[in-house]
Amino acid sequence: ERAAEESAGRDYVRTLDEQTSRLRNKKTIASWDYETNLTVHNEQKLLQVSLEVASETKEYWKETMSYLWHEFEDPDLKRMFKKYTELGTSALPEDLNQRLIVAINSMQSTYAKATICDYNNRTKCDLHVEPEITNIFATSSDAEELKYTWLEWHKAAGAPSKSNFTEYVQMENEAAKLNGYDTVAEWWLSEYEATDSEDQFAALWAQIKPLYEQIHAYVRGHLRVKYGEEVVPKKGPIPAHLLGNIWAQTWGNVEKFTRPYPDKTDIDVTAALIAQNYTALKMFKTAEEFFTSLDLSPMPELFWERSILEKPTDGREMVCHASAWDFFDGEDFRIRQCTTITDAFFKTTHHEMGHIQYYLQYKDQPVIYRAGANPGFHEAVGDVIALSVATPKHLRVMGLLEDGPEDLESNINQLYKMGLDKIVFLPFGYLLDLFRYGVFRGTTTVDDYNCHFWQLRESLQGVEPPAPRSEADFDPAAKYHIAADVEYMRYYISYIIQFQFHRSLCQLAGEYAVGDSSRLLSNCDIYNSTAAGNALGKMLQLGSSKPWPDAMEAITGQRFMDASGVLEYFQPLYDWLKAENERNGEFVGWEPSTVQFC
Ligand SMILES: C=C(C[SeH])C(=O)N1CCC[C@H]1C(=O)O
Ligand SMILES: [Zn+2]
Repeated sequence: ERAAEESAGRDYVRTLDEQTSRLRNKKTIASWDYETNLTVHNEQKLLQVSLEVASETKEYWKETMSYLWHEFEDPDLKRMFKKYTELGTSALPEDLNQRLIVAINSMQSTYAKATICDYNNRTKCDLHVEPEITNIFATSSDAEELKYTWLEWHKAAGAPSKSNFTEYVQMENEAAKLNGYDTVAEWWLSEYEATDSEDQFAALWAQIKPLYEQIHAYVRGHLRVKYGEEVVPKKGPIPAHLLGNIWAQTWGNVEKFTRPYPDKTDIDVTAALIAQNYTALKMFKTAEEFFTSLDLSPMPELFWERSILEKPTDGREMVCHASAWDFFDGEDFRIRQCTTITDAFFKTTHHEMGHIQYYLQYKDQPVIYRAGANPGFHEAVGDVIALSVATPKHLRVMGLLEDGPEDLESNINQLYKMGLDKIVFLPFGYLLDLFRYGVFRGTTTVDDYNCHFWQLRESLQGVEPPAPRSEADFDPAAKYHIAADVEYMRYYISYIIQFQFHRSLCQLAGEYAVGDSSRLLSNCDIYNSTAAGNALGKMLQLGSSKPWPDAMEAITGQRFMDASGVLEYFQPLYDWLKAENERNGEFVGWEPSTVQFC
């Protein structure tokens, strides 16, 4: 009897997989059409398709629930059934699901359409976050211009979404309960398939914090020199508008005036890309060639036909935030990116193509397994490749950097530049969902959203707002992922595990060996290593068919996430920063902010 039920279950799940592929494809097309052209028509179409797909999905779910899958012998069939019993937001009654979809679409639209007036020309009021505001934060050293731009963006993109965010929290929490979770926080954490994920995340931060405090102290010291003690106090948090990024999440744009050894060769990839007439297409083709050098898959023809690699100039409003899309039909994979020719976008191009590579590698898995081993894995793939691309050795191979010394000073400069991207990001990557966990769990109420957000920014990141904030502001929604309902802990995890992956792939490529100072982890380039590529490809092919420790073990031999990769990679920089901060008498850490935000 049980065997018969199990074989019936196997046949059923095959049919369910075909239906799920069809439904997800339909939904993804409607989402793509809306996000790449934010018209009322496309929004209504997305709402209609979303509700149709939700109701069909619920019908299948009822049938799925009728199977006694807990008794099945086949662990793989059980895993598929377990995933299929998670109905998601389709569990909501149609009217509540409609309210949820409308709230999210409204926040997305507010964010994408938000514009501000130019500081130097108040009649020019068509500045979006991409590319105009991003460029201002990359190039301006005018503290007043940066402060104005920061305040205007947060007013235009954040505050208007406060009520929609509250509606979203209520609806999403209702869906969580219907899926058997206390709140959305536990639902999001379930993606990491462990009973102690929050403790694991906290333990990783404890490992990283000393390294972060050193780079924070060093950067604050240099910003104090540049902007003066009044603007950048010796022991306080760093004002968020001076760090080269509208969210202060990475600080690469302050590298040029804070680097340890200013007279050393400048690794300014942006200038080289422009000088060599790189186009968006050429950046993507260059990234593709790295993947194929590893014996991984090229981009399909359809990818080049259907992707949007530059901001359209037909005046349409669209979501510019870079993203990679799986249309769940095994053929259609796209990137949407408003590329500009910068070092940052060269990295993002590899990041997005890493998602597509993952889609390609697991496209023959059942649809239910077409996901990352955990969300952090999906964000790490492209970044692992970019770690090799960013080495002076590889930049020289590409002709983007002229020859120069391989001495300690150059290595410290290179590690510092990478640290402003990777070390700096970690507290931000961690705190964004610490904030949202608090909101979903009700420990942060609608009356203290902004206060709690800035308390986390101050305590974890050592950053403060450029001016007083109140609950009339809603600064979290000025960040894309909050407005778009995209979980964020995935990036924090990615920025840690990508160094574990990098270390193992470098060993496979013969580019690194423990303790061999002639082959530093930070100088490893896995380019052309089919040994590394095959190991990576095998892990990617698993998708989410196995618990992530199995996927982690497939590459690293370890079954746990730890920051040892990050710490080993940046050890020389950590030693240098500690000595430098002591030499300069810099205060390490920060005292509470004197800016009013609660
Ligand atoms: C590039 C993407 C699309 Se998945 C992104 O959102 N990232 C990549 C780095 C962190 C995060 C961000 O921009 O906040
Ligand atoms: Zn990503």
